[in-house]
Amino acid sequence: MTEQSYDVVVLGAGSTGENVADVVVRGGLTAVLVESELVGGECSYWACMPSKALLRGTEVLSEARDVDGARQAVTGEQDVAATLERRSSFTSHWDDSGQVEWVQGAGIDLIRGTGRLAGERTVVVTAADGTETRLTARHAVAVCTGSMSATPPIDGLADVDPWGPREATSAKEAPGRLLVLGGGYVGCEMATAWQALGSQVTVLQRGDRLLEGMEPAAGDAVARSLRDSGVDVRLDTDVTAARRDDGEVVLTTSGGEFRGDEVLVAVGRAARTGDVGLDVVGLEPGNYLEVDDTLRVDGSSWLYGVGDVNGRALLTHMGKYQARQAGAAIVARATGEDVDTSDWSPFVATADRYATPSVVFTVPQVASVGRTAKEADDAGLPHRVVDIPLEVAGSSLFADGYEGRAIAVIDTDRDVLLGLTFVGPAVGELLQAATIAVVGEVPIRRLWHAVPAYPTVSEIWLRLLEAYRG
Ligand SMILES: Cc1cc2nc3c(=O)[nH]c(=O)nc-3n(C[C@H](O)[C@H](O)[C@H](O)COP(=O)(O)OP(=O)(O)OC[C@H]3O[C@@H](n4cnc5c(N)ncnc54)[C@H](O)[C@@H]3O)c2cc1C
Ligand SMILES: NC(=O)c1ccc[n+]([C@@H]2O[C@H](COP(=O)([O-])OP(=O)(O)OC[C@H]3O[C@@H](n4cnc5c(N)ncnc54)[C@H](O)[C@@H]3O)[C@@H](O)[C@H]2O)c1
Repeated sequence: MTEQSYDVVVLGAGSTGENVADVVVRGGLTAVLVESELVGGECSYWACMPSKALLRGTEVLSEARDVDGARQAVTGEQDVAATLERRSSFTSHWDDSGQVEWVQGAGIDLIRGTGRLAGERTVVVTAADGTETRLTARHAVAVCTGSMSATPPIDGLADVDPWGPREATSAKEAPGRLLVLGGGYVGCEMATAWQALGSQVTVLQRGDRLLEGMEPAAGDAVARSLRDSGVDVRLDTDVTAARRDDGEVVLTTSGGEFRGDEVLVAVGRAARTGDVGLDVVGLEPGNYLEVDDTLRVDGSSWLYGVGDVNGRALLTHMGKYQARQAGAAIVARATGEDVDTSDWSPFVATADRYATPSVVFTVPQVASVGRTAKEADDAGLPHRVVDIPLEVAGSSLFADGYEGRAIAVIDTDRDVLLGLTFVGPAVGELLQAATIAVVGEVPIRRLWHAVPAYPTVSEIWLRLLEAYRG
């Protein structure tokens, strides 16, 4: 067995692992990335990039059709083959050589194979040909192995060869009828995309609304728009069994039987920690890693869990943020610097808890940051909710009959914004201003001086503040 040592060993070269390695190398340490599949991870090949490339054409067409004068120019249909080809180009045709080149250029070593913890600060990598390399970390091992699609315990589901998000984002053609199990981020985005690309989509959601966990207006608006586009949205539907019948997928549910050509399972994620040797260090395989705000595993001085693998915020930008914070903490600890662990210090991922931004790329989009009204209630925070239609001069110019909502949750004691949700066309671009207001805890009385330019959709900020003042 070959033996090598580095300051930092990073398990998993997804967007999170790449950033941990980059930050520690920039901080003067040596680092190796261990990757069993494609360098770049889910986001580049089977998640954010291909899904957003699939959705973008649909969004552009919808925006054009909503503007009289432009609408008349949209005389054809979306070109499915061109859309799929553009999607594939965004994944570099599932070829990671561009990212490998970046890793090398950044001064990071790369070992391909499956890495498993084999003791304190030790990882053994098994390559595809069975050869093994023992890696010793002088300072830290960062587990950045991500998450995988969760499988619900439904009779026969595994035997129908269901799609997961990987198949839904990399499919080479639209299935005739697509059943979608789960009405969360993946279910709503993929239902939007494949319905527009020619499938007849049915969404089967267990709960009473889509996008549960967000402000209720978000799921309601997305359900309305999916139905308008021809998607059959079934709420409160429990799937109890699955089978293939003459090639068709048949799902038995509390609301009757549903038939399709494929079924996409999108009911959430599970930690990808089943095969990384957690038992060797006294942790339970398969669980999300429990970490402190510096992303260090509770009770360990050298083991970190960064990105999806800790279950704190399953989003690419949050994994990369955690990577920057954890990387800084690893470098500081390696060089004997003090690590300030108070909220918002350079070494902690406080935003995970109070200010996670996300955009659901449906039509309309849902953009949110911070706490929902329910989360503020649950946390016992004194607050008021301002919930108004997104109707300003900017939005009426943006699209004829623009429909949207803005929901602000304001801390009435501290006079700051706790959270904000926008629902409407293109609202993703409004989100960073809200994130800055939440993270910066900008007092509402000062936000009053942040005057939105006329006529932009951002004028909604002024309407929200006016409604709050009463
Ligand atoms: C369909 C879909 C769409 C999404 N869209 C968005 C979006 O628009 N915006 C957004 O912010 N987020 C989105 N997400 C979430 C986003 O994809 C994840 O949050 C992000 O990819 C997590 O990055 P990560 O590096 O932590 O994990 P991953 O990207 O999963 O990387 C982990 C890496 O570790 C490797 N690995 C695992 N085990 C081992 C081992 N034992 N040895 C060596 N290597 C190993 C894996 O092969 C993988 O490359 C989406 C998710 C899905 C499913
Ligand atoms: N645009 C983005 O940023 C984006 C896009 C896709 C995914 N993601 C990330 O990936 C994560 C995973 O997405 P997801 O959609 O798989 O999970 P999710 O948690 O967003 O939604 C899963 C949904 O499935 C439902 N469900 C659970 N079990 C079910 C069952 N047996 N039958 C029917 N419905 C069931 C749940 O009620 C929930 O509404 C998201 O939480 C998000 O962090 C982000």
